[in-house]
Amino acid sequence: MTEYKIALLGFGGVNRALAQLVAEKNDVWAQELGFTLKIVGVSDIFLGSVIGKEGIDPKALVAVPATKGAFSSLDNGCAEPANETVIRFTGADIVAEATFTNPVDGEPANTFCRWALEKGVSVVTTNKGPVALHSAALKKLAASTGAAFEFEGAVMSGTPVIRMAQETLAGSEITGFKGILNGTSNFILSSMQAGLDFGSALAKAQDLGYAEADPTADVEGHDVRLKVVILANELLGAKLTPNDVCCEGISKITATDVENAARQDSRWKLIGSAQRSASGTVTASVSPQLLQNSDALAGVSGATNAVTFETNLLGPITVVGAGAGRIETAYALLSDIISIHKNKTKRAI
Ligand SMILES: NC(=O)c1ccc[n+]([C@@H]2O[C@H](COP(=O)([O-])OP(=O)(O)OC[C@H]3O[C@@H](n4cnc5c(N)ncnc54)[C@H](O)[C@@H]3O)[C@@H](O)[C@H]2O)c1
Ligand SMILES: N[C@@H](CCO)C(=O)O
Repeated sequence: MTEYKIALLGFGGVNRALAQLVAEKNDVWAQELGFTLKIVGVSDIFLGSVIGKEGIDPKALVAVPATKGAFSSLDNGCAEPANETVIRFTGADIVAEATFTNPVDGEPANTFCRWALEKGVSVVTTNKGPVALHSAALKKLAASTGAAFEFEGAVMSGTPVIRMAQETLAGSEITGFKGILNGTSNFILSSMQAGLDFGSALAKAQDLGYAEADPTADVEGHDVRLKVVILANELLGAKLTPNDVCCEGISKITATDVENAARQDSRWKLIGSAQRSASGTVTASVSPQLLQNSDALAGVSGATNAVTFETNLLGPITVVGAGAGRIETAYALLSDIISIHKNKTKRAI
């Protein structure tokens, strides 16, 4: 039985949910997936750090309160973060990076990924910063050390989008996409349709673990802009940066706008899209759009997201599923580890 030693960078909603899955599902994974996970280190700027090369009890981790320095209550725990030690010196095979998304330069998560990949330690991440801004360099580094760099959760949480398009739509030529790619803003718009005010809907989305640490990224469209860059670069062969994508969010949409839309049999949705022209140029944008209720994307509500890929051989292909959520995103990390395991098993044959 294969056992992967994993180190967790950041212990907020997503990595805490991954620890919960490890606590509950390791036995099932052993049978169904052919591997188990052992957590050997965790570091978080707020909670501190804990190292246990023989394995840290995931149930004890999940029970740690979200209070400053709380890891100091665990065996071998302390109130200070130890990011570099946890990444480089715990003997981890895989680092699960889930610290905050920095849309400007992707740091410090980009450095965390580099520390791991330089040592040949694979990285699975849900962090959009390093993927949108440094994916090419990180993939090159990973290839040079035989490590993997996987990031399914960067777009639509655990809903299979990136790998699905790369693997199962290979050869069908994707020429563009259009989608609802932010759980928080879609949750807010759906809640406003149901009569809730903007502020209360946002507070609820934060409570449910959908929103970014700074929710401005959700409501001003910056989060979708990163996702559009990721999808365009990964699937359309573009080399976009966030500055190439015009971006407007939902913060100016009022209750009156939502009511007026309903009277016109329509709904406001925050849409991210990109298109590759015949000459190969890729153009992309993020903006609120008024969709007729008959439009397939209009019916996608709450934190559910959807993306339609335009393909040459199959026409439009739409994927609908969770766009955010703690467990849903932790599943993305698991799906990345499954992919690493499958590739490793294939190489061994
Ligand atoms: N929650 C979701 O639905 C979701 C979905 C997809 C992607 N993501 C992305 O996954 C990542 C994690 O999301 P989350 O919901 O767990 O966020 P979170 O804010 O709950 O947790 C992030 C954790 O990282 C820690 N952290 C921040 N900076 C750090 C640093 N320099 N060193 C060590 N720890 C640091 C914070 O203390 C916090 O505990 C984010 O990048 C987010 O954009 C989240
Ligand atoms: N804050 C993001 C998390 C998923 O990337 C959202 O609401 O979609």
